[in-house]
Amino acid sequence: MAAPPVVIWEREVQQLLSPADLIPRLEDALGKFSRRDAAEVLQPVRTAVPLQKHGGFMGLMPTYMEKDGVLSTKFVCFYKREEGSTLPAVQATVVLLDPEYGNVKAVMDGEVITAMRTAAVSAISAKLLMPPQAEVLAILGTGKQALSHYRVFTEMFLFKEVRVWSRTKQGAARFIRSIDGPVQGCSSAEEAVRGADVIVTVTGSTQPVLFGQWVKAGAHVAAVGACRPDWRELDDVLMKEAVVYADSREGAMLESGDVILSGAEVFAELGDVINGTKAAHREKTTVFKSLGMGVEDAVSAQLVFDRWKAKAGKF
Ligand SMILES: NC(=O)C1=CN([C@@H]2O[C@H](COP(=O)(O)OP(=O)(O)OC[C@H]3O[C@@H](n4cnc5c(N)ncnc54)[C@H](O)[C@@H]3O)[C@@H](O)[C@H]2O)C=CC1
Ligand SMILES: O=C([O-])C1=[NH+]CCC1
Repeated sequence: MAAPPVVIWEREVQQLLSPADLIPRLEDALGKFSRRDAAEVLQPVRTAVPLQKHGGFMGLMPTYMEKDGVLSTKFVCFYKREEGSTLPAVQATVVLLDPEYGNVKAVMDGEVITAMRTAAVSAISAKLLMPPQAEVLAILGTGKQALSHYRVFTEMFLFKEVRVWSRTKQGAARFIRSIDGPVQGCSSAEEAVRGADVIVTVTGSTQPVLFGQWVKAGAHVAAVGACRPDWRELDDVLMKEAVVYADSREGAMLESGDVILSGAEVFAELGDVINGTKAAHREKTTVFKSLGMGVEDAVSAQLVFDRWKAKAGKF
């Protein structure tokens, strides 16, 4: 009989995971995913169960990496929250299983993993696609993902200026209080993004908050919110002018309102660029449409579990 699963919760996950260790593993995972070799990664598009009464969805994100011996699934509930709501927009749990026997090895908090792996994947997109000598970063939204993106982007790149915009003054003030480094609060999204080299959209909006006419030619946009087929963060002008990259082509065609409703073509997956099979068009305006993938959670959870075992002196 298998041992009962270990439970690794938020503070411990935070201590065991760092963007610097995660980024090479995520690059490797994105590359493997885009090779579509079933022995490397089996990852169906997320199943989203509507939670009609509560204005949300439960996403199920199973992944199997046969060669690496990693089997996991994330349960992520995400909601469209009204302004002023104090309830969390995203809650997640990752379950790690033994692929040979099917027993659960670990149950871990998925919020730190979701925040850190999403920001790390956006940073990988910026590393590959942002213009050379990028100086100005703009972040639209001031929630959990905005904080993790600020931390990872300022750790990984040297921007001369970081700007942030929130739809509420309180949101911007809270964000500025929560971070260590310099940031300039802006009173409109347009003010934040005009002239920016890199733009991160991390809002819960279902309507465009970023418009192509504001975006500098050659800028890179990491679009993280709007993960339902009828939700938008970017307008049609931007989607049609930019070269569009995604984490998963199938995911983008089924889940991204920005892709589906604009009719924009997905040029490549990030993994194709990592594998060298598709070009990184740094000289053009680029959009990375992030939806989040189970394989990102799988390698993050495996890293947490390996570190937890090493710390506990197990095996
Ligand atoms: N691509 C991915 O892998 C992931 C995407 N997400 C998505 O990222 C987005 C942000 O997530 P969190 O930071 O966890 O949420 P959060 O609730 O902590 O922050 C959301 C931010 O968006 C702002 N916002 C909400 N509605 C808005 C509107 N109509 N216009 C402008 N701003 C608005 C809020 O004021 C807040 O600053 C959500 O859409 C979430 O579903 C979350 C996790 C992973
Ligand atoms: O990948 C993920 O965890 C999510 N994507 C959109 C909401 C949560």
